[in-house]
Amino acid sequence: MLDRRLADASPDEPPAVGVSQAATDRRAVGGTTSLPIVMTDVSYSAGGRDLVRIEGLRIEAGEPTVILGPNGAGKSLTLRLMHGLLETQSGSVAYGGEPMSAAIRLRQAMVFQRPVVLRRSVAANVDFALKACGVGWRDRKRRIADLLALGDLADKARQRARSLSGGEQQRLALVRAIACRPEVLFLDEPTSSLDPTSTRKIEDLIQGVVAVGTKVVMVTHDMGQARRIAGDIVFLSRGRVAERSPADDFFDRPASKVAEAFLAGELVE
Ligand SMILES: Nc1ncnc2c1ncn2[C@@H]1O[C@H](COP(=O)(O)OP(=O)(O)OP(=O)(O)O)[C@@H](O)[C@H]1O
Repeated sequence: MLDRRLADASPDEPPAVGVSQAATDRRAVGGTTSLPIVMTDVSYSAGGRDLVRIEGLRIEAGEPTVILGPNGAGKSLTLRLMHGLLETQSGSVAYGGEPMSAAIRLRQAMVFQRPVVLRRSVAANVDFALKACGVGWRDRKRRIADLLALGDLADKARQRARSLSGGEQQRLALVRAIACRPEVLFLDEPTSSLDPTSTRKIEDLIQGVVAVGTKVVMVTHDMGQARRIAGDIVFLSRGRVAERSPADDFFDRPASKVAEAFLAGELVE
């Protein structure tokens, strides 16, 4: 049911806007694709510190990629570099073999740890996204209803978005981000401050997005969540990729000492 509603709610016709104002319009961008995303010799430093240094990292279509690692390992920076929110200081990020462009940007969306909602009603938040991506007024009403139902927010359509609970705001941010089915959805700790029930609702939404073919790249500290969602794991330590493995391998027999220690609950950097 969720899959069908997602497919209905994420048309292949007009475009959408995500929380980062990224949008998707499959017609407008023609054959352009965001995938694979390939980071080559990417580095980022600030305050005289070398924060991220990624020699090579390839993100393919398919099951979600989850980025794990201790606090300060560079997970959020890496996600932002991958999404093009941060410019690399050296090296390159390619999307389907091409550099970042307006067309590529239209195919990606991102949801942040702290939900970003506009100072207007819940329905108007979704409407804003749909309008910005060119959905005609005839379709918007139906699409808003579909998306709010997906986010379990149908009864809150007229409520001010900023009066929603944290979990509800995050669901609103997520349905807005997927309004027009981005090819790639970046999620930066989307459930970090949510209780198990809200976390479950967000995970159901994520699974629905995955089921309709969106590539999810997610940062989380929740190991249970990583096990439930990940197809593969990128484990970062001190701004470097310490390990890249299928999720089952990573959790059952991590290849690196640092990941093994991390999974054992030891303090690692
Ligand atoms: N603009 C900046 N200037 C200086 N240092 C920065 C800047 N942005 C990030 N950092 C530092 O870079 C490191 C990596 O930050 P990042 O947010 O990517 O870590 P993270 O792995 O996501 O951590 P956490 O799990 O705690 O969220 C941290 O030590 C952080 O303080």
